[in-house]
Amino acid sequence: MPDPDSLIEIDHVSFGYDARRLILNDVTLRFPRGKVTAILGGSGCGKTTLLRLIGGIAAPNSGQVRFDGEVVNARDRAQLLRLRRRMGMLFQFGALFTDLNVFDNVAFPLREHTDLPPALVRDIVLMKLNAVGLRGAAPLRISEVSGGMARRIALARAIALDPELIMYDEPFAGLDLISMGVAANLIRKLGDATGATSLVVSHDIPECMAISDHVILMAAPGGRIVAQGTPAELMASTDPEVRQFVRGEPDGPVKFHYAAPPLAQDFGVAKPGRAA
Ligand SMILES: Nc1ncnc2c1ncn2[C@@H]1O[C@H](COP(=O)(O)OP(=O)(O)OP(=O)(O)O)[C@@H](O)[C@H]1O
Repeated sequence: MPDPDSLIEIDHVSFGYDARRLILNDVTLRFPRGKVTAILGGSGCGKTTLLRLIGGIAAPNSGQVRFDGEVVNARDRAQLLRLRRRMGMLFQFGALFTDLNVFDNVAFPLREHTDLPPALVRDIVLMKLNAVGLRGAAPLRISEVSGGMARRIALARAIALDPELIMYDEPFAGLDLISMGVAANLIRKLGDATGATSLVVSHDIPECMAISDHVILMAAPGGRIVAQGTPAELMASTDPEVRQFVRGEPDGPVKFHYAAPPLAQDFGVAKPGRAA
């Protein structure tokens, strides 16, 4: 049954890039409408994969991904085009077009997907650039902008068509502390101003805790949901796995080492008293 309070519903989704390993194993999640949800979890636990399934870039092996009650079908090109117009995706390496200036980068989706007259395109582009604080940068070439600015321009482009869902993959990666704070505030502000549902995949826990309404903590294998709740609930959790993660403690149930054969075996070191 579709849940009207959730824009995105993940229902018993299993997915693997190959048959040998499931990245997501029977994952069920809800992303509340109009809220900022942070998806946290160790490297490789399947956070980006989850965003790819929502965007229809990959299809689940089993289970359903629903967007506004509609099952996302990665094989239905027409549906994907229609649904993607309602989604803004800001992927980590979502490159800007370097042969276009800032203005034309933001105008690109409007020119591509709408028949709006040039004067209206201009107003929308300047409005979106204004929302990310870069209206004055409209005439600049992409080679003239900093990494943090490029990120904001990509965001202005992602929101050009007024998406109902904005997905951010690692929006703070590689930013200095000030740019990180600016980016975090921007995510919150845009969500509030547009009413869009925001999903943020990130390793930057303090930023996520500061701007999210809802936090989901995932872990490998299988994209297991360790915990979810408000930032305050997660911060107050007494579960050792949650505590280790949200406090960034080096020791705890989450192991530093990826599963490996014993050291002695890999380095050919014989135990005393045994033949090599
Ligand atoms: N295109 C791909 N083909 C094969 N395996 C992939 C592909 N993309 C990701 N994987 C594997 O799937 C697993 C989950 O990757 P994913 O990028 O979803 O994790 P993540 O939680 O976003 O990690 P990180 O925080 O490091 O970005 C990883 O083990 C990764 O190596």
